[in-house]
Amino acid sequence: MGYLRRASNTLSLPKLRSLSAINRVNPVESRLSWTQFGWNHRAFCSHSRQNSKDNANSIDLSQYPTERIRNFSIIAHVDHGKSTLADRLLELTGTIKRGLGQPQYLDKLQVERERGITVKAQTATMFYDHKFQGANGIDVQEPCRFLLNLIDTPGHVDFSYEVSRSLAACQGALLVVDAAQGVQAQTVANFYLAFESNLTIIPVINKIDQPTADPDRVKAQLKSMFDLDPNDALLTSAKTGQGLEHVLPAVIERMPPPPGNCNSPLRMLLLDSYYDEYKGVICHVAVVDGTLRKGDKISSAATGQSYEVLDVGIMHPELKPTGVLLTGQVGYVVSGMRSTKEARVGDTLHQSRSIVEPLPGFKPVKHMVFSGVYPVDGSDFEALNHAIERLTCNDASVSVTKESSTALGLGFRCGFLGLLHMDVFHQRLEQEYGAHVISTVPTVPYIFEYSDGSKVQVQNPAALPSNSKQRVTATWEPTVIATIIIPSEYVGAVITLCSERRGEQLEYTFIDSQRAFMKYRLPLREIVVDFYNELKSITSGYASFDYEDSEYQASDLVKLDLLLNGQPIDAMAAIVHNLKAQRLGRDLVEKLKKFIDRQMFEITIQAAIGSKVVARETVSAMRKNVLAKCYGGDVTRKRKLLEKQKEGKKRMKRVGSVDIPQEAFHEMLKVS
Ligand SMILES: Nc1nc2c(ncn2[C@@H]2O[C@H](COP(=O)(O)OP(=O)(O)OP(=O)(O)O)[C@@H](O)[C@H]2O)c(=O)[nH]1
Repeated sequence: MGYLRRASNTLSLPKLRSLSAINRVNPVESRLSWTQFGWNHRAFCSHSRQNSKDNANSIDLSQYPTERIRNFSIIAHVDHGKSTLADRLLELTGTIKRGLGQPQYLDKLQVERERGITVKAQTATMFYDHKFQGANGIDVQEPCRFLLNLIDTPGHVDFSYEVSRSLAACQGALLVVDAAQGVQAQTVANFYLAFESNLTIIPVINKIDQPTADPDRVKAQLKSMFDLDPNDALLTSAKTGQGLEHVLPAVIERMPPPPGNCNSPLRMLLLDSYYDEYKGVICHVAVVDGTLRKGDKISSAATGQSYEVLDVGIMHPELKPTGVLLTGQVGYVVSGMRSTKEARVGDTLHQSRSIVEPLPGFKPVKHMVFSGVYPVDGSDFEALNHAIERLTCNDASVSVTKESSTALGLGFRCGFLGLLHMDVFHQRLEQEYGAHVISTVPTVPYIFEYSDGSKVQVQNPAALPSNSKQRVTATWEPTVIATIIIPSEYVGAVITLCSERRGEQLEYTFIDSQRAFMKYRLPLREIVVDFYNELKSITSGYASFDYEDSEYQASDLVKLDLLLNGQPIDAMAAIVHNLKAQRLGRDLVEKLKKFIDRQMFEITIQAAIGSKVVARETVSAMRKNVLAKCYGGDVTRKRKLLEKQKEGKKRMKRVGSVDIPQEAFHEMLKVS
């Protein structure tokens, strides 16, 4: 791609100096020096001078021992400017060549660009010539070229699993905070993810160009909430470029190089994988110990399977073969893996002939939301199967099992990390694979205990027998710990919302004179549908919200069925709290009525808990004959109308003798 520039095109030093002349280097940056990293800079720099010219076609990674590598992530609340900052750093180092106003380079997916969010973490390798400075601001040595691996991460709560995976490959993180909005809920969540991973955290107060920017207030928040030294904060505008010249020097001087032993046998952590039409499975890896070379035989610690390394290189930012990856480096590997199922994220890859201690890996993915995914047209099942297989190759965090429904035919039950993740998955199925799907009401994984002492996790309400209430002895539902940050004037409204949603307040403090910080335990089900939208609307858009999963709590749950002329619509069944069942039943029945066309016979729509009907509506009968509209016996017109009617019918789903339009399934998702 045109963005790709050679490694030698790093920003020239004169330009860097002139930038820093405009905005003098932050004094804290020079406080830490290279000596803290304990490496022999003189020997290292003469080595660097000899070899520092990466020629146009190949990059010699042997010039970058761990001391000259920094692996860092950019973490932040949604929209605080991570991707914009990442792009500016890529431009600053000559890794990409682009003007302002273009789509973000690292947000590559169509869904990311349309929604303006990052859903997939992206890694890019940059090269940067750095001059260490003495306390008086004078350069103390020749520039040294560093290899920097930058990982841009998603901000939305649903993708925090991506963030925690990315952090495993890093030693430091830039914690970006919007200078006007200050610390928000995901700033808190991401800070703790980085803190618990023992990363060096550099606060970056971004968007200082905004008229409402108040960096001093943000500094005070960083101090009071995270005990971060206000003097350590960098002030930037990723939009105008102001302050950006301080970012990479701070990364190099304050963050430690990757640990690891280049003389130990190879161990690398599998960070991510995706499927490429031409190359097959491409794995992103971080080499923790040893060296990986093209032609090596490697094995997976998880499966024991062996592969030959066909290609190896770095993301610069496109794939750039280097033939080798050394200790501390992050890059890609193409081996003979046929499916991404073989590439288990968190797995340790090692030389086939050596025995190594596997790396800790990652926590298993926890699916928060489940929903059925069915083809709009039943005959497209195989095509949908293929599309889902392909997409899950690039998004291994979705779980998929086959299921069938009387209303919708053959389909899949998919587990997602959250509602946005589910939405993004559907959008990608449609955009990238042309699949048209109907999804069923999202549900969370409940636990039901039966009188014989057996416990089952219920991911599909339809799978629960309707008359099972007698046999159920106890039920549990998953909960989350939610963090909410709001301007103080909205505290009352938020407390009301959370108690309506069966929340229990755990913490209520103030970040500063204007902002309140609240923690609630909430049933996961209560936040799955529409909680965030409602929270935004009662706080005029000012609330920020994040959650982490917590334990199960005992609950009084029942299965709510929707019936058409006495026949249950399995795809619309829901598990709900007993106290809310009646109201929800009424809402669902009213909503469904709007979608059912009057037919030649009367249709009853009911909501029922077991055999007890809790809501009922009727669609009265009418005579409808499409052909009656045709006068004059025009045969072609008649035929055309019949064809049109047949096409329409194909898209309807039949329960008993009643047709339900597919939009009904979509719309029912919006009722909580
Ligand atoms: N005024 C101003 N706007 C900025 C600055 N940096 C980013 N933006 C804008 O803020 C919006 C969000 O920026 P992104 O870089 O997409 O934010 P993000 O944190 O990557 O967002 P997610 O990936 O969704 O978490 C975009 O419209 C940017 O143009 C800045 O320094 N100043």
